[in-house]
Amino acid sequence: MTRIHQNMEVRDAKMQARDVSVYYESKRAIDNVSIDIPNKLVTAFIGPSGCGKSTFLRTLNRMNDTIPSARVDGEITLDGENIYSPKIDVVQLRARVGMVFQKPNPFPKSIYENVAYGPRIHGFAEKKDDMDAVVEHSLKRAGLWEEVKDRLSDSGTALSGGQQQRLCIARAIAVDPEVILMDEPCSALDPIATAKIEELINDLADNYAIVIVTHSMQQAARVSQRTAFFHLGQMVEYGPTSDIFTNPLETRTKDYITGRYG
Ligand SMILES: Nc1ncnc2c1ncn2[C@@H]1O[C@H](COP(=O)(O)OP(=O)(O)OP(=O)(O)O)[C@@H](O)[C@H]1O
Repeated sequence: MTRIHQNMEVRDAKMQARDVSVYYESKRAIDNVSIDIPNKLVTAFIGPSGCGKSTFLRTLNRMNDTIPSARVDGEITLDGENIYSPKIDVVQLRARVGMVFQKPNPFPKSIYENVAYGPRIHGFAEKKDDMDAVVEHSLKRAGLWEEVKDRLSDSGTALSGGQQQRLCIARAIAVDPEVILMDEPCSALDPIATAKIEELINDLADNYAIVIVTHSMQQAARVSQRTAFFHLGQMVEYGPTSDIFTNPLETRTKDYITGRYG
């Protein structure tokens, strides 16, 4: 059973998970999780290593489909529509629910092509001028334009780690997503690059629902308005970030945030 803090402002739920369990073969990694992901806010998933945060995050855009042993039970909706329905086109879903990974993973192509690739395969921006505009807009939204505008044909992999992560964010933005999932997006970055990404997350929340997995409680406190604490595959507690950190309802949450374990 998840303890839910009551004093949450009511918000549109962009995504809803109901009774979601995830198995790897017969091992249950997520046990009956239900949560609403609000629009235009940042939701943080925290909890000790191996508690299932990434596994649950991946259910939100069906990245678990790529793991043959993984099976998802329960229901997850995006704007009320079941994303596991056979009618759903998974490529379209992953454009609507984009993902940024722990390790920046630009394609071995130019900066321009990294951003243009998604819009091209989705058939947006057929003319060169339109594509140029999408690339510029996405790089500006990701806070990278000024640093790369004079070298768009250089390889994306030649950028610094923090720039590569912003390039990956620009790539996600370019296909006009509604939700952005971030799996420990700063874990490979130094403090300055981390601060830039955190600032960017704050800006992006004006337009998207954002979900971030993080090991840093300071980061969860800085960037999110909602926090869910996971432990051993269960979502133990969910509520406004400030309440989770100052007034946790469960001993397990309190022990984790005070550094007693994890
Ligand atoms: N591809 C996989 N095959 C089998 N088991 C897996 C797989 N991925 C994760 N698991 C198991 O599922 C459980 C949850 O793992 P998951 O990576 O989701 O946790 P996490 O909370 O994100 O951990 P971390 O913070 O260390 O990244 C763990 O017991 C892990 O070993």
